[in-house]
Amino acid sequence: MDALKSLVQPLVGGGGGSSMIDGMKLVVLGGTVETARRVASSGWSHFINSFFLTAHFSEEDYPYDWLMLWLSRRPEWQRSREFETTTRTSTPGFGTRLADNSFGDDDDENEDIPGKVKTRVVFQPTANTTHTIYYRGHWLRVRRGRKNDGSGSETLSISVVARNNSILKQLVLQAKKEYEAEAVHRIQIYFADSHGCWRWTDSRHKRPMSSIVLNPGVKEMLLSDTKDFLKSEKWYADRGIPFRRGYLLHGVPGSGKSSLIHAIAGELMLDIYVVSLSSSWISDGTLTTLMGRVPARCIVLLEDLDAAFTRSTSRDDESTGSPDSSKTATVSNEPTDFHLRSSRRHRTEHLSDVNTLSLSGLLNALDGVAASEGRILFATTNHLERLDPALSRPGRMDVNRRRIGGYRTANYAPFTYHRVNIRSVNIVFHVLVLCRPVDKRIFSIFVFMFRTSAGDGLKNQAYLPPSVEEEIAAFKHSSPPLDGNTLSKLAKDFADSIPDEEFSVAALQGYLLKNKSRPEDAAHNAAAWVVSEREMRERLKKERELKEKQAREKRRKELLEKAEEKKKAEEEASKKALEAEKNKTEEKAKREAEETAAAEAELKQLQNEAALDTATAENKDSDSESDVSSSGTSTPAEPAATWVKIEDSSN
Ligand SMILES: Nc1ncnc2c1ncn2[C@@H]1O[C@H](COP(=O)(O)OP(=O)(O)OP(=O)(O)O)[C@@H](O)[C@H]1O
Repeated sequence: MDALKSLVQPLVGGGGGSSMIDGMKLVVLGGTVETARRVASSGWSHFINSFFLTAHFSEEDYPYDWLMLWLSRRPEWQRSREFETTTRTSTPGFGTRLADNSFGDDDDENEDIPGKVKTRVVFQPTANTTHTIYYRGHWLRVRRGRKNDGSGSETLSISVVARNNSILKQLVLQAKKEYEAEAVHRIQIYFADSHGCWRWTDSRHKRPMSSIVLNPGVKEMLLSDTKDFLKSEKWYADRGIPFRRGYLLHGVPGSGKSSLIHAIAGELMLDIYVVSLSSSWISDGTLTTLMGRVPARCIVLLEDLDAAFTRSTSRDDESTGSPDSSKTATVSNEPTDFHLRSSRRHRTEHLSDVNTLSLSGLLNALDGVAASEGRILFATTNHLERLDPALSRPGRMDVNRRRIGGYRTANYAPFTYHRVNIRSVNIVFHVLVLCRPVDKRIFSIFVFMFRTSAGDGLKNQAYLPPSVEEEIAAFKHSSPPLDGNTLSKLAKDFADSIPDEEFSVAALQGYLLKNKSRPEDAAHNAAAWVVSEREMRERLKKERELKEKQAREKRRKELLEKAEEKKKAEEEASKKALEAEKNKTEEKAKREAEETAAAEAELKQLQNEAALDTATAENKDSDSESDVSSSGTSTPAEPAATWVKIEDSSN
């Protein structure tokens, strides 16, 4: 300090410098403190960087969803002092379920109104704030942020002081387990978008397999086949066979194709990835991209497979398919409450020309190099007859059909089982044909509709949400409980009244739903319903036929009118052509006459001139002769007489 004093003294001079020295002291002290703070801070950062492990999770990836659900259950997360609110649950796993920290107006009397949507609010800590959460003896620093790459998508960063990353692994695994436990009763449904990406669309309760009414053995066969496939990855790998399996479901609208896939997905705990081949934007490239992006274990559902084959007829000379002029989608008026295909309701009835999917493109997308392995492919079609010619084209595929099970009895319609081998690209489709129900299936449909709980009457191995059942039972207009005998008697009456193979399951369900509080009426009025349905069908058929007839008549008239107009136009044209020809001939004749007249006139003139020349020459000769004979005497009247003479001869 003395040294500093001696240094400053000469500059400030005298005793007045003491306050200056104090100021300088303060500056030096402040600088030292600030430097120390910065050193400490950078040291701390260095310490953090060298000891903290940080994991980043992007919104686009599954672990983000797992961790967000896990975090939503942590009290520290819920106690955040800076938060934002949302009523939306955008992450797939949440589905219709909200996070645990959601709240709503539980005293709201209107909340009990059936069908009223209950809106609940969720608190979420704001982005860019750091939260400390205690987990298994470690303090985790959790931070929500956004990517700077312009996409604006969210990221989650979790840092922890640890020697290795095992604690983070444990955390992710636990979050995954909790998430899966949450999702175990649900299946996730993804739809393809026009950019070749899969978009999460919905999360549905699993559908019990027992709720699907098919001929005996079909469900069991399909289920055991798919289970067996999922277990046989090594078997496929050892033989070098692509680990893929495909099923083609065919049946009239409302025969249960989508419902069966939904139930199978629930049984196998697989998510469903849906792409409709009749979408206007679908092309070879988009489908290949989509197929390359499905996860290893899932169900891929190709809707309207026939669209690709039918389309290929007109687009791809190489491929075949039965030509079909009516490219309109089939519209069913039957109930569609369990449908997987929410987007399909918006499907265009007329296929757009923008769709450029070809058969070869489809085959390559399904089994090309880029196609993913391990997926179960389901394709549906309402028009197997449109596929067959394309599939059975020599050199492309072999279609082997065989009936399985020998269910062809008086009461059971058969179901067929086709194997479709595509030699060139090694695709195998197992084709299941879902028929309209007969006798026992009709019985089961009734029992399933009016039984009192999910377990009654039928074995139910899949999860059925109890709350829904209880809610249904509690409803005023649901049916009163029936004892087993009454139920089976009513079901038998119902089955006896319904003719085999005439109505789809969806149609029967629709009828039963209308009578869901009156099982007796449903059973006893079934015969009358069949008659009214037939009458309605007959009436619709007649109306359709009349419409078609009118359309044909209209078309015939249009064609006749067109032909008439064409004929008239042709007549008009030929008349005009004739007139033009006549005019042309007349003009030509006139022109020729004029030319002839002109030529004659010219000739006359030339003759006159020649005559004049001759006369002039003769006069000259006679003049010279008279000059010689009469020595200069002449008669002036003679030349004039000569002129008159010439004129006369010309006339
Ligand atoms: N075999 C079945 N078992 C149980 N329910 C069925 C069956 N068939 C149809 N349904 C019911 O009928 C409705 C329509 O069924 P679904 O959508 O599965 O038919 P689909 O064959 O896929 O029809 P589309 O060809 O129009 O897609 C659903 O509500 C479903 O519950």
